Amino acid sequence: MSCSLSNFCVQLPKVELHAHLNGSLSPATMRELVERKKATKPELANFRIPDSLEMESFFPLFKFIYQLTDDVESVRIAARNVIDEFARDGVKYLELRSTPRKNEETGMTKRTYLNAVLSVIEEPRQDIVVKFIISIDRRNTPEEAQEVVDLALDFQSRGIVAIDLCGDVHTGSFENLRPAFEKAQANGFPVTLHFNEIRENMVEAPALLSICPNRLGHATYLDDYCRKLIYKENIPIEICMTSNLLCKTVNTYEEHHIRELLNDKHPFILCTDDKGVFFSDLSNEYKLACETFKLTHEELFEISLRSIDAIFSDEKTKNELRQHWLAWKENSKDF
Ligand SMILES: CNc1ncnc2c1ncn2[C@@H]1O[C@H](COP(=O)(O)O)[C@@H](O)[C@H]1O
Ligand SMILES: [Zn+2]
Repeated sequence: MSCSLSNFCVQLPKVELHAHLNGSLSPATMRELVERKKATKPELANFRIPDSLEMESFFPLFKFIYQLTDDVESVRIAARNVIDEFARDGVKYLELRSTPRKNEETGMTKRTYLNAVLSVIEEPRQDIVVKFIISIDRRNTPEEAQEVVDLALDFQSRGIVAIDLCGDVHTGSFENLRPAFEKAQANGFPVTLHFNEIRENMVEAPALLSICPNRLGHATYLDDYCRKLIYKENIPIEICMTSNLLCKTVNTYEEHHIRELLNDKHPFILCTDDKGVFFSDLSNEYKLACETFKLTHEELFEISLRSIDAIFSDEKTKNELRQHWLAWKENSKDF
């Protein structure tokens, strides 16, 4: 049963809407990038992703990972491998997200970083449609956040579909970054926000909701106020079960807040967050949801099909994806 379920979850066409580029590097990609750096940074070869994480130990991991992607060619390799891996896992539409970063030693600028990722996204592919979400980090100053939005405007025609708020949940304040998000919205960009990933974030929830985000990441802790508003506005929630369990923001899969969303029929999208750091690809997230909540193949298909409603692309793209999904189901013997 479990083997055929794994296979079904890979074959099932899926959209991935919450994947951080640098958190998505597979062990093979990390090895490839370590190899490129071995002359200048041999110590990187000793780096391992730990089995056990906490929110406190999660964000510092990127100090190491960022040394692997500190030049534009490494960024290109990382992006290409991550896209290929999602495609092999049955992802047909991917919104990859990343925070533009500079490095003085290699001469990489935020602009050349972004250009590197977008140039890979633009490479022709038959099996997957790829778009890009540009991330503002909670640690950014208001000026840095504005710079991200200005970059988004400069590169808008090259597949940037939205702006994200991410980064260390214990730092920064949304109020500082609000003007940048408002400028992005004034220029037509939809917004997705990491939201109430830890309990301490709940104090700023009304501020985040006040800008009318188009999607929310995690939304782990919801008080009555938040739940009512999110349900009323029908804001889809990006759900990352493995990420939440490994970062210990939920205790068990059975207690995961997706249960309430399933009961209340509120739209959600199964996503990976950081498939490299958490060793879980999207088909595994579908398998986990299926096993935890005793879902049928039909229900898994419906979850995947309904996720298309939440993508940041036009109706034509949505309809093409829906046709593909329905044609796949017609030909599948697994229902
Ligand atoms: C586990 N939950 C999470 N919560 C908040 N932010 C997260 C995250 N997982 C990843 N990131 C954000 O994504 C960056 C890495 O990808 P990019 O360099 O942008 O491609 C991390 O540095 C962090 O800011
Ligand atoms: Zn995330």
